[in-house]
Amino acid sequence: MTPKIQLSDVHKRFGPKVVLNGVDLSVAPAESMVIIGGSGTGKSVTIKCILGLLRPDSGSIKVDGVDVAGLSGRALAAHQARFGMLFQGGALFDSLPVWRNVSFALSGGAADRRAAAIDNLARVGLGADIADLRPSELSGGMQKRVALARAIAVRPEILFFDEPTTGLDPIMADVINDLIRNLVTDLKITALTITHDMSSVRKIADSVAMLYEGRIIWHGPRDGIDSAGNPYVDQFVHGRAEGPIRMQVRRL
Ligand SMILES: Nc1ncnc2c1ncn2[C@@H]1O[C@H](COP(=O)(O)OP(=O)(O)OP(=O)(O)O)[C@@H](O)[C@H]1O
Repeated sequence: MTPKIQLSDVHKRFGPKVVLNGVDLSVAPAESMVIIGGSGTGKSVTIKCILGLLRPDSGSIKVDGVDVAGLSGRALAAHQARFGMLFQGGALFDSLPVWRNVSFALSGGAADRRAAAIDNLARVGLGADIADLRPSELSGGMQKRVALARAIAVRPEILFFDEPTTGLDPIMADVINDLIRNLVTDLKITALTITHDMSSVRKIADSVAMLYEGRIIWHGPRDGIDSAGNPYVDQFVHGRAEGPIRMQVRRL
């Protein structure tokens, strides 16, 4: 089966700083993969390269077997339209009511777009009663659901989740993790999630890849993370200060 997303030996540097140093990654259609790794290891850069927002220095990135590097203009816009994104902060427009946020990328008349918004709100467990509220009138967890409704409204083939549970209490985080898992399964979307939150990994992932020093140093099924036999994965999964991963901490 052709992978939905395939990165082969991807390199990317900014000036002297090498961020990606030979990333290999393969995501199957309808698979939910979670990329873990410390701050600044290049998780966002990887996703921006897949989206075609950043161009790798070398290596190839293919989506459905088509090289992203060769795309420009309309073809690149069509490529980017296949993705839905859930950003860390939700990135809702507070000047617009909820329903306009959810239907932002949809075409058609206002009545149809409002109906589509309400349908997508229902998929994330929200009622039509909040459709006319402003995002600032909602709790953080509800805002996250609205952002999720917006991300799925365009029925993307691939969804990116960037730290989907940041800023949520553990119970709301669990609700969002469940929602993501169910949406991805029901809508058969390929999902790529970046997170530091191990409870998200355990809920959302089919498979996990760990990025460290510009490379994927471990890749395996979700249930393999506890017995990865890799000291880097072990340290990250258990959140230990001691281990092969060294944090740069400036002492005062
Ligand atoms: N446009 C850019 N220009 C220069 N450096 C950049 C640019 N984008 C990213 N970087 C650098 O690349 C490195 C990786 O950044 P990236 O945002 O991918 O990290 P991350 O793994 O997503 O981190 P976090 O978990 O903290 O969000 C960082 O050192 C960052 O400063």
